[in-house]
Amino acid sequence: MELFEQLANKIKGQNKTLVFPEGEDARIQGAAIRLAADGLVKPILLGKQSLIDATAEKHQFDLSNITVIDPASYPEDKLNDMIHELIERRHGKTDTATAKKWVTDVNYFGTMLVYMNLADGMVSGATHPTGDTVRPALQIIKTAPGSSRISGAFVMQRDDDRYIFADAAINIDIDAQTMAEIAIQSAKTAKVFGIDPKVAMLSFSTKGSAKATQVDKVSEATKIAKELEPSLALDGELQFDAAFVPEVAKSKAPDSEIAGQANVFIFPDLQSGNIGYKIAQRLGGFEAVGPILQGLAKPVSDLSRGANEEDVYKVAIITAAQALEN
Ligand SMILES: CC(C)(COP(=O)(O)OP(=O)(O)OC[C@H]1O[C@@H](n2cnc3c(N)ncnc32)[C@H](O)[C@@H]1OP(=O)(O)O)[C@@H](O)C(=O)NCCC(=O)NCCS
Ligand SMILES: CC(=O)OP(=O)(O)O
Repeated sequence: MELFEQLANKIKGQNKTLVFPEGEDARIQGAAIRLAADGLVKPILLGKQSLIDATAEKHQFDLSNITVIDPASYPEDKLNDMIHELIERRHGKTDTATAKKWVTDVNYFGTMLVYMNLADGMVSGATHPTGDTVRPALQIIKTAPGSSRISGAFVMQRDDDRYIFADAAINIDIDAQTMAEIAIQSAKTAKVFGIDPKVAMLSFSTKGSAKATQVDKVSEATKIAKELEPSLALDGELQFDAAFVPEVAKSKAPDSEIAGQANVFIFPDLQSGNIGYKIAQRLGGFEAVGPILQGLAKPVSDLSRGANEEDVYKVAIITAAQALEN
């Protein structure tokens, strides 16, 4: 059975509620209507009512079965509760004036609905850049027990090929400890998507072929990850060809357990991770699903602004499946 069919079967009828802060966008409305009609998710669209209506009219969408909340006309008592909860959660880091301003932003408003258990998850980022989409979740929802960092993975799919790329979305410059944690989080994500993880810690060097502090970081991250999770099939530092191509692996890393067969690729920084996934997507013809945020206490998903309606639909299915695990 196809991956998304499996996930869809899992969430069908579970009535997980997802909030979509970009409810004025046609891609979001189209996906929300399909998710509701397929019985997969109960969507909540946020936005200015008149703009939501204008989009629906233009695309002849019927939103009669979809909950719409215009934060500007949210009942005053509920808004005051939200502001109060937000200030409490921030433990002195956010004053009343800032909290009042934040809740006028759809991403903060949506994140608060999730934090207050009024929604099970959130999908945003079709029109907002990643920082604006995920910052409220980092500040309010925070990490799950056992995770010290949140990171972003992509499932890269083409025909029967399926790989995980991480971190391609969140942590700009990582140290060895963070890279090791991302590797372990990504191996868990791989299992959710039916991938038996073989993790490559990527570099421009294979097993000491180049000398540089950047290479030392990846080799140190490999050591830490092996100590943290000795049973995980993981190796580094490896160049992508050594990690992926069996013939190259034989000459560059003959003793490696995973070289030539890796399916989870951990990048040494966000420049390489984000560039790498977009090259595979745009030149290699892979479908890029994500970024899937790893390590958050409750599911919040970011979209690429290049996402289409189908991408929104699929990311929502993943988010609802994550909500089932909570
Ligand atoms: C994610 C990002 C926005 C966070 O940046 P920021 O808002 O400047 O982060 P700050 O350091 O001010 O931290 C804000 C809060 O988030 C938390 N935080 C930041 N990064 C975190 C992470 N990776 N994991 C967990 N918490 C994190 C901080 O601890 C802080 O919490 P606090 O306010 O309770 O103290 C930033 O790292 C970023 O822009 N990343 C790149 C995103 C991007 O453009 N990706 C490419 C397209 S997908
Ligand atoms: C994940 C990502 O790169 O997002 P965007 O294309 O919106 O910057």
